[in-house]
Amino acid sequence: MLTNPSAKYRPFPAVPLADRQWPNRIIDKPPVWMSTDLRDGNQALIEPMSPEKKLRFFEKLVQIGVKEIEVGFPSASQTDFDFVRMLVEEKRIPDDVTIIVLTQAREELIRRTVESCVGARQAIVHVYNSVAPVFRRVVFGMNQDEIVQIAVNGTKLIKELVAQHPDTKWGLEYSPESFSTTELDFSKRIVDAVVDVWQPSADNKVIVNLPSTVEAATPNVYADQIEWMCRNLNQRENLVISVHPHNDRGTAVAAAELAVMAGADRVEGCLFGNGERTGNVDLVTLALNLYTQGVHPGLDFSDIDAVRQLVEECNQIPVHPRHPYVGDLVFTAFSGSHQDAIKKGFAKQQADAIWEVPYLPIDPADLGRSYDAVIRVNSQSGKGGMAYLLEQEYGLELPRRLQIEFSRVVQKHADATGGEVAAADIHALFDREYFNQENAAYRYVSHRLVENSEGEERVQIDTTVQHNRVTEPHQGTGNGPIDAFVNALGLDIRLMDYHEHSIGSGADARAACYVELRLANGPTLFGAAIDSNIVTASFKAVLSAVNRQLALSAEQAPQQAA
Ligand SMILES: CC(=O)SCCNC(=O)CCNC(=O)[C@H](O)C(C)(C)COP(=O)(O)OP(=O)(O)OC[C@H]1O[C@@H](n2cnc3c(N)ncnc32)[C@H](O)[C@@H]1OP(=O)(O)O
Ligand SMILES: CC(C)C(=O)C(=O)O
Repeated sequence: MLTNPSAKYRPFPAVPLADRQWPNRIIDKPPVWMSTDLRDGNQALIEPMSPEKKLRFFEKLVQIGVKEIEVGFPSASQTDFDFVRMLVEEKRIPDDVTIIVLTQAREELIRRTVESCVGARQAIVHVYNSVAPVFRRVVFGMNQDEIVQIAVNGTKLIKELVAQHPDTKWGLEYSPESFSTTELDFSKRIVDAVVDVWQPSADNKVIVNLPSTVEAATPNVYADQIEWMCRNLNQRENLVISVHPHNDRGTAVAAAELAVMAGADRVEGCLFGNGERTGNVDLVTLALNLYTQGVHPGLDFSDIDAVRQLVEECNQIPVHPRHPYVGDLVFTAFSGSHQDAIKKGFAKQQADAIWEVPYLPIDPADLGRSYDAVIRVNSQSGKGGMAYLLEQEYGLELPRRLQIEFSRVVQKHADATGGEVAAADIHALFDREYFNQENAAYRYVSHRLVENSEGEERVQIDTTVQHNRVTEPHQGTGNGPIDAFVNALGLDIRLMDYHEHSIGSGADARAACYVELRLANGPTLFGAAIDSNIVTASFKAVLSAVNRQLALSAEQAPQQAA
């Protein structure tokens, strides 16, 4: 019998907060960032990090500018304990960085946790217990009062133990684990009880971390929950409200952003979203989202590829090619209209102006990424993409109608090969089609412009060309060198358009010429050539176009005969 699996689940109730304020707010400053890569991230790895990897990760976090780093769960293993001791004893923690250590609210674990930090300049003991109904019922078998007692007793013990080590500036972080699936009034009750024990002040605030341990609702619900807590908790002025979103529904970034709008001061997460199950919220995406709103996140991702490389090595999990801001393909456009818009955007973008390149939410250069991969060509691409690559890589600025003409050549090749067409392939196609034509009927050999007699307006030319491998001298006159050359050839040529530009500068500069012409009753076609002499380049371009016309007629002749 068919059953309906969705009947196993129930809808998440809305939060009764009719006058919610967060939807009208914008984020105009970054939250405090807390990296839990070395704890929540590490505990979710198939193979937890070695101390050496943990240290490299820690140093990278410091370099990025993260000031609060959760370095482990010291009571869980000797490795974690030793790692914290190493950081402390080898004085590897910069003065402006605070380490955080996580513990369950259990006496032995708390003792060991505090012990791990002794001697640190500053440290935050992060204690948690799960508070949601299913945990109370299934995991702990306790009622609300007993659950509150676990948190209160744990906090009392931490307070007592840290008092024995006054050389360290101690802080407390309390997490009612599974907060987002807990009744709000019970979360308030347990947090108030912990805060009451700790007795924070404006100078020594308690961090109240409100996790969505398992993301279970839409991000607006989480924002409502955070706003509700911010409004209802006692001593709000002495609390740092922190959020710790997981990504089970794929909306952790949105949840964190809305939570900050709702009043959260601090966000815990991992680089590129590592962490339990679908991961913790991705701190990189959050930070760079801020960047794109004109708010500096206070973190340095100016060499994002180096950060990714380190994270991939330490986590042994690859970052997805479509991962926001960092994935291999996220600044790449294959499709024609995107390429066209990006190319136009780059051309208009001024160095210091507001970033307005279509389809690129951020300047890849700000992340240390090059523009090389922005445009890549395959069968989905149009003229803009291949024109961009020819310009960027080879300095060729094709006129618009030539772009259209040549894109058919590229398209044919892309359809035939089915894969990507690299810039070098495009250039090879262009070279074969326009510059070094196989079996060309005409080839330029030389020319001499005859000195004008004074007052004479027409130009005279003596030129030599090869026609079907036979060297032929020609003479002609015209109202300019190209006209004279065309007349000298004695062919029925009508010049339609002409473009030129230089490639490079100084002694190495060369001229690129593009000529559009019609031969007899044929279609208008382009020719192109490059030469160190601009006049020579233009003559070669004329012959390039003529050769293409002749090749086309030869190709069409048998078809017409048939
Ligand atoms: C949402 C999070 O990510 S929280 C962090 C999770 N991280 C980890 O679990 C990794 C580190 N933890 C560990 O390595 C181990 O759990 C240890 C070493 C800390 C403890 O090991 P053990 O004592 O052998 O086992 P375990 O964690 O299963 O203990 C469960 C007991 O602790 C109790 N408990 C669980 N969490 C808490 C808590 N936060 N506070 C108080 N008691 C707790 C449980 O009710 C259970 O009690 P019971 O034995 O009376 O039924
Ligand atoms: C310990 C807490 C903050 C946690 O990791 C979670 O709830 O996911």
